[in-house]
Amino acid sequence: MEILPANSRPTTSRAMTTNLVEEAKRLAGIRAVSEHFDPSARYVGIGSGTTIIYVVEAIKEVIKQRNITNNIQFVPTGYQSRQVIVDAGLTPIAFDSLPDGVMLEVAFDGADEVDEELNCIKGGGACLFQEKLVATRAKKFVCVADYRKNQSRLLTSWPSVPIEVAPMAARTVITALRALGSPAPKVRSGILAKAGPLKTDQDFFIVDAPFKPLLTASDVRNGQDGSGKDGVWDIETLCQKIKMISGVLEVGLFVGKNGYETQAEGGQGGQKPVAAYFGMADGSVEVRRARPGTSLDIV
Ligand SMILES: O=C[C@H](O)[C@H](O)[C@H](O)COP(=O)(O)O
Repeated sequence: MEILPANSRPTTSRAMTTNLVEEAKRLAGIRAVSEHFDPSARYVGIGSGTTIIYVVEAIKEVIKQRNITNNIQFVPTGYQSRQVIVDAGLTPIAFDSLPDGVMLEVAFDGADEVDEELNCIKGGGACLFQEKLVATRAKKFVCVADYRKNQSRLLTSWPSVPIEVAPMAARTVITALRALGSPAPKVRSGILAKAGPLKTDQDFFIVDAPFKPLLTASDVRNGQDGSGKDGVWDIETLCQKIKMISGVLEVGLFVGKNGYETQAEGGQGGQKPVAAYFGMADGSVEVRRARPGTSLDIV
């Protein structure tokens, strides 16, 4: 009789969950690309993380199938993102090499959590500063994720807000975050804790700051208090407060307006996606879209 190791069952079910999640990401990537990638685009933004790999695969497939002469330049959001672009045989261009005034046609990126108003938490993989630069330089930011990221409020399942900080300011930033009600903000360590804190593409640290689940704009309109009383914040207020702390480079909350809204007002890109594609465990893809030109309506 074969004797299975004590951990064989959890390992098997863990492997099955991993497959489900990977397949969910892949299907979401294909759908997002089919609806938002225009092969005649000049510049396209590519985010960071594991999901974006499927997006780039899908882009590559579209280019191959339509036999298109590929003149597109892809703007990465960090080292890993650039490698994904290069490995796919696509052409990267640095963000600061973009001609002045030029907007990206679209920026695709993942997220750690997305709420029902399309606010996002990003930075779980330590990339958020360049991601925000690229998202706000795009006519539209399109988010691609799996079903675990789809929540009605941020900080429901994802535990903390990633914040990129100057190393020498980390301790004072942590003190300021505690004063905002974060119970245990921490500098994120690298894989080998003894090697010290993880470093971002900017050579900065990430501080992960837990807070209570964040109120949306509609919660505030409906009378809920997001001013930080009893540690309850609404997303925009918390994001502004954290951004004002000296030593903070950027906050992993993508809030405010999306590209449709900013352009309707004569501006450029926005932090929020115009749509989020969630690959579901049953193989379907759920899409949450902002209606072009409107502010908070989600279709
Ligand atoms: O820091 C990393 C980025 O914000 C990622 O886009 C985010 O963490 C989602 O990554 P993944 O696609 O691996 O879930």
